[in-house]
Amino acid sequence: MSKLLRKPNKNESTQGVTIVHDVTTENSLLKYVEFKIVDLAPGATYAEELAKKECCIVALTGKIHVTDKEATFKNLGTRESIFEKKPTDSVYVSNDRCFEVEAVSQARVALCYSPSEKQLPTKLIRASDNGVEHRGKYNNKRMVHNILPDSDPSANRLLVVEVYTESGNWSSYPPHKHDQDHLPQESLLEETYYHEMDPPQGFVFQRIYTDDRSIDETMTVENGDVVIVPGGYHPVGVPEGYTSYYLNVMAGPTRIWKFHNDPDHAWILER
Ligand SMILES: O=C[C@H](O)[C@@H](O)[C@H](O)CC(=O)O
Repeated sequence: MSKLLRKPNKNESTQGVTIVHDVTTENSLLKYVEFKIVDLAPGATYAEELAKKECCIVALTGKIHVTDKEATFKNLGTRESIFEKKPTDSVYVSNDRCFEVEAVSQARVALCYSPSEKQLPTKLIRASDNGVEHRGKYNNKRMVHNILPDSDPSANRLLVVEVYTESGNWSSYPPHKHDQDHLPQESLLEETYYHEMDPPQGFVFQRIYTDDRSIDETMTVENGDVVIVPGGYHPVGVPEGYTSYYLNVMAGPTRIWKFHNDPDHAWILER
């Protein structure tokens, strides 16, 4: 199996707290992005000290309380299923702070991390703060919820978006990459994808490839999988009948999303 594909690996760390994914700079090719998926039973709590990292806590499903021991945000989360297709609540917590998540109901939480040195204020990112974008046409249509876009100065390095791609459509397409620290032409952003499918037995194909094909992996990605994108183009194709969801975390030396389309396929945008 590709080193870029991670299947769910459930590990009950404490009573009612199950770590489903734990992508770190130690166990992956990434330097700027770390990522966790945590399932919490009602009443269970998950806490962390952040040191020199910032974290965006995304209430994927269920209701949670979040505190950084100074501010407390109660009853966050807007959906029981990701496929209700509405934005959700998130909280940004900066470096040298701690946080605690308490589940009000059964909850799944995404923890999105990147290195951070300059402490910024903790920020509640309400569902209503998410910019909603409808991108593309023909069979390249997708809906994007911008949770922490580069236009929002609340974070030092983190970029967080979630993307819905309907049956028979492609997203992260035409293929683009952001793996060169070469602004203004292109920014270097590592990326993770956390995928879900509706109905859940579905799959998508995701190809990760570079111009020189030193990386060229096409993966069958299933519900709950994580794909790691250290670099290269990263298109996603969704089979007929299924809806794809993915949560993207991006981070790199500069917090700008400046991508470069694969010239072989950029003509798609001219139709
Ligand atoms: O680089 C960003 C990721 O590939 C996705 O967020 C992608 O941009 C979503 C899309 O517009 O298809």
